Amino acid sequence: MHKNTKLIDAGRAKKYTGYAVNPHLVRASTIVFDTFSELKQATLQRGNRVPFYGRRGTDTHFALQEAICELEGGAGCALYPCGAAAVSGALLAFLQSGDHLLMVDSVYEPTRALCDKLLKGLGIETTYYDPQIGAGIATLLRPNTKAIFLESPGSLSLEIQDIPAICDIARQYNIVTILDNTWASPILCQPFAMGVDISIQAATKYIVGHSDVMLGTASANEQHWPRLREHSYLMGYCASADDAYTALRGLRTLAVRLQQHQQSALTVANWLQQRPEVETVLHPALPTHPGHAIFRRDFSGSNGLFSFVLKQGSQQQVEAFIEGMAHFKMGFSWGGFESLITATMQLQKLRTASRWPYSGPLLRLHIGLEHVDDLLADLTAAFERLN
Ligand SMILES: Cc1ncc(COP(=O)(O)O)c(CNNC(=O)CNC(=O)c2ccccc2[N+](=O)[O-])c1O
Repeated sequence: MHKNTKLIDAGRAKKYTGYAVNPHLVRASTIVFDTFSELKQATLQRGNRVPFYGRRGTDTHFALQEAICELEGGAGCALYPCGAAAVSGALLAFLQSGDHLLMVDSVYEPTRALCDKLLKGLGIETTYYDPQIGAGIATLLRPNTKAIFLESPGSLSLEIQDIPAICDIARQYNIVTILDNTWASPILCQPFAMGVDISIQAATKYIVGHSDVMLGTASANEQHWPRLREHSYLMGYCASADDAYTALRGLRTLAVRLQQHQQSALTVANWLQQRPEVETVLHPALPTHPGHAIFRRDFSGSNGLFSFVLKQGSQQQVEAFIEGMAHFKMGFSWGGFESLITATMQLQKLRTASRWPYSGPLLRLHIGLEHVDDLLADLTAAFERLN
């Protein structure tokens, strides 16, 4: 079945929809039972998407969990209140005091802060690694290395990692691989087919697709699902039925939204490459991207998120570039229908294990569903403000 059809069918088993098209919206804390036999059966099956107590989920949550598993290829999916909680939940499920974590240097900044502040305080040591390291990660392994975290492409600098190469090394040493797969959404790559053990989605982004829900998912393969499920339950992680329902709704249009995001983003990326003010455009679907060959091997498409680097620009010039925008608004997220822009003046300061080769300001764009001509006109006027 084509992935676009899977997006329409996933999570819509009749047990969840009844006579309706969409899964029921079941809000519940207490689940009630008529007989001890029912109570016993639900207790035995409470971790297997059988209604038992609100914290374990209702049919609405189960429908979303089944859908994410079907789309990414996981054996089980846990829900979290946001993507950052899915990241912390997945890491803490597989790490304990005295363990060593390998973390990609291009990781989403709050994940870096989690490692440097919270995990460090728990006695978990983090070593950051170059996103381009590939199989060379073997040189960084220690006897107490228990997890390797990947984020590909990096959500700010867009480096592509050789996920299969790193997973092959990890498997030889029984090290858990955890991929923040938010950029790809559940359909632009197959994390478990590439050898990943845990796949994370900030559903806040493209899955929901309308910038109005905070939600995270972490999915695991058969081997690691029992531990992830147990940890997320013991930590009390859960999400609202309303947010699960909204994420299910988002899945139905994900493919057509991504198609439009991709098309407009490539138009803008190619246009930016012609601008004399631009040093480089960081979009993995461009042949000039250093990770383009791996991108073509591992991904089936791209989305609206990419960055570009200016040859030069002061803080004041960058502020003038951005503040006059009609459509690109500053906002700390992406994956919705709207266009966004963020600026990072010195990316090198966010890196500790790899040299960032550019000195100019990095501007990250999320290309929304506005007509691309209006977005190009917005950017044209912005470059005029820059000069
Ligand atoms: C890959 C990835 N993984 C997890 C999360 C967290 O999801 P949540 O927002 O649902 O908790 C996110 C959330 N993303 N949010 C952003 O990218 C917002 N942008 C920034 O934080 C930002 C903006 C400008 C400069 C630097 C950064 N930065 O990411 O460090 C993510 O991108």
